[in-house]
Amino acid sequence: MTLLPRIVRWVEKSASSMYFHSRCSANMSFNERRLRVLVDMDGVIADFEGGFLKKYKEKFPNEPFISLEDRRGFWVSTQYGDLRRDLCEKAISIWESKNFFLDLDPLPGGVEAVKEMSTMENTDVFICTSPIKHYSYCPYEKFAWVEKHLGSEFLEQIILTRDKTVVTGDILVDDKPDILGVEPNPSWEHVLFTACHNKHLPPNPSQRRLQSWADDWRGLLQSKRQEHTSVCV
Ligand SMILES: Cc1cn([C@H]2C[C@H](O)[C@@H](COP(=O)(O)O)O2)c(=O)[nH]c1=O
Ligand SMILES: [Mg+2]
Repeated sequence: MTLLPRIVRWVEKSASSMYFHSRCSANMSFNERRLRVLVDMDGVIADFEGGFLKKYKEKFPNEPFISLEDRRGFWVSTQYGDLRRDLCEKAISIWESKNFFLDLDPLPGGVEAVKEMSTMENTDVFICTSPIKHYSYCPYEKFAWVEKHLGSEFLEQIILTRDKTVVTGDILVDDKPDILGVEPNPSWEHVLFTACHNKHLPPNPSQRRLQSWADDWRGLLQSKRQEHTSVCV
């Protein structure tokens, strides 16, 4: 390497190191590290299960159904398929239909919580959601839902991904018990959001839960923030 690029790199490194130390020593609590919260959509802020059951009963009034009380396991399609083989396809036809995702009702307190956390100091909130592979309506409707319920400014905050493990964040609030993908060690802590399909799972001491948006989500964010703070004091 010639001398000039090496000097430039040295100056850049020194400058960023001085900036880091000045922030640290000027404010010993070092609360400036921003907290990045990823909030899932279906089953966390949008009522996928309720919306599914309503439309399924309307479309197939003479077929058996599974009440929300009896839901077990993340995949609706699997439980319907276990009930009777052809019901798997019938279930899938519901969320592949136009307006399914757009018509979902917000889950109680979810929209308010997301709006409030987005106003918190040093906090970035993203809606992190997986679209279905049948893409005719779902991706569009997820954006439209966010605009309708959270406002157009939240369109900047949407992450659509089939693999949440590659997304960087501090916390992921999600109702899916096992979130797997190509990254074996995701950066986020998965906080399990209680839903009809996961509430019967045995308590897992290594996984925190939010029972609902009436639960202490502010305390959860605060405890995560303190994990950061302790790194630099
Ligand atoms: C229950 C269930 C869901 N899906 C689809 C519907 C959504 O697009 C995703 C779940 O997204 P999230 O970001 O993890 O909330 O999965 C499905 O294809 N089959 C099902 O049974
Ligand atoms: Mg979900």
